[in-house]
Amino acid sequence: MVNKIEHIGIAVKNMEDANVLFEKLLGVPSYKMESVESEGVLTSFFQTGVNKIELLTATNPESPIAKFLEKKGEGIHHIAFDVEDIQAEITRLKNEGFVLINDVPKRGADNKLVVFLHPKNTNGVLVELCQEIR
Ligand SMILES: CC[C@H](C(=O)O)C(=O)SCCNC(=O)CCNC(=O)[C@H](O)C(C)(C)COP(=O)(O)OP(=O)(O)OC[C@H]1O[C@@H](n2cnc3c(N)ncnc32)[C@H](O)[C@@H]1OP(=O)(O)O
Ligand SMILES: [Co+2]
Repeated sequence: MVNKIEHIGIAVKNMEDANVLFEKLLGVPSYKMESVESEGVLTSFFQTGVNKIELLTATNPESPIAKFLEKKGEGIHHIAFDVEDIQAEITRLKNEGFVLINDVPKRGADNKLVVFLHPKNTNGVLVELCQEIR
């Protein structure tokens, strides 16, 4: 079962400018910046109440974020959901016919294991599942 929204991922061109803008917008500073080499991204996290925003910028031209920015420009990139047991969710969603981009969980940012579902089977929304690494 999928729990709460873990974060909303937003692709940005310039992380420094985006951090300043989101701190003004949300009234709180970024609580963490973290590079995820395997994804070719630099992330910056904001939390207001239970809501988390993940700003993402590309750290190499092969990054999915670089391609997204090139093709679609800045904007909402993905919705991430929190799950208790990512392996169980992989099995359940596969049985439901969803297409997983990676069906082996990989290490994401903010101490999570993550998988992604292809937007072609989720009404055009890139969905990420996140399990806290305990
Ligand atoms: C893990 C670290 C961090 C975390 O939270 O811990 C992150 O969230 S990292 C986030 C960056 N990583 C990823 O996004 C990994 C999963 N994404 C992918 O594997 C690709 O981006 C993929 C497969 C979604 C698209 O890659 P592709 O090379 O196929 O790009 P195209 O431009 O050819 O897209 C094909 C098709 O998909 C549509 N598309 C692409 N990106 C998105 C998106 N973010 N949301 C919705 N739709 C998307 C694109 O428009 C194309 O559709 P079409 O109708 O064919 O034009
Ligand atoms: Co994410």
